[in-house]
Amino acid sequence: MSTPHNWTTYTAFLRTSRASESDLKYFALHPWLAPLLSPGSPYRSVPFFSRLEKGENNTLDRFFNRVINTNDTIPHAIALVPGDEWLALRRKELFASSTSSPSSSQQNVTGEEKEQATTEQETTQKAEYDFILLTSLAPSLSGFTDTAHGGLLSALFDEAMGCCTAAFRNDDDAVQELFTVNLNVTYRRPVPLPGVYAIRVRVEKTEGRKWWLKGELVGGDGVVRTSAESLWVAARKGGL
Ligand SMILES: CCCCCCCC/C=C\CCCCCCCC(=O)SCCNC(=O)CCNC(=O)[C@H](O)C(C)(C)COP(=O)(O)OP(=O)(O)OC[C@H]1O[C@@H](n2cnc3c(N)ncnc32)[C@H](O)[C@@H]1OP(=O)(O)O
Repeated sequence: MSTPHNWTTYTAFLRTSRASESDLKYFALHPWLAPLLSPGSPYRSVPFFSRLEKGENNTLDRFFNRVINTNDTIPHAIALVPGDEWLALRRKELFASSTSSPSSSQQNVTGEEKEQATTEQETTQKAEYDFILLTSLAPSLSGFTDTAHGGLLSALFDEAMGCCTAAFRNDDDAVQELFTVNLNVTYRRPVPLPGVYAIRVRVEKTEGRKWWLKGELVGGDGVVRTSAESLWVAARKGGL
């Protein structure tokens, strides 16, 4: 077991963490990732939270931080997240008409605020996705020969989408924890192993406690090999 990561909230973790040099070096070897990793990218590289060791007595994320955190399963994974300003704009878009707004100050965006947001948008780096997972997939993740197991791909979408929703929750817990209630995965093309892939996800809309997300998995050839749609529901206030 590696040393447990010292984190308080997910938002604070995103703000203060940086992906490891070895992971960054590894992904930088793949030229198709350069636009995402270069200094001009709208994304910051952070560790993939689910991979972090949470401690011997904390069973959060064991599947991701132990079982598939090995050289012959997932040797490298990092997350790319948009900057704080972009996330703030996305919050306004997503929660303007929703009762699930992360904070009361983000409800009922006025015309004036919308105008201001548009101006901000022009000066803020546009991020097409709310969360991107870069991952290497090694040979022991196979179902069919040299091909990623479909269940593993579902798990990757689920986890990436979970991290994506977590970034929109505020530290004050105004939105309760979110759970996947439906995940619909479309396997369009095989995903060859070993390989390096990007899983890019986005919140499409929210309505009350319900959040809809979409995602795609692509490799260096840009072909969308797998896509997914999901519905997440925030726990009722006061717990499940
Ligand atoms: C210690 C600190 C930790 C901090 C962590 C920091 C950050 C972490 C960052 C990153 C990690 C995240 C990574 C996680 C990734 C993994 C996620 C998973 O795999 S989750 C496991 C699988 N999912 C479950 O086990 C849910 C099981 N389901 C439930 O427990 C319940 O369904 C629950 C609590 C989610 C909702 O139950 P209700 O009773 O509160 O709500 P109702 O009334 O049933 O539904 C609410 C609305 O949703 C619709 N709905 C519910 N299920 C639906 C479905 N399947 N299809 C369509 N609509 C559905 C309903 O029709 C209703 O809609 P109407 O309000 O009437 O409009």
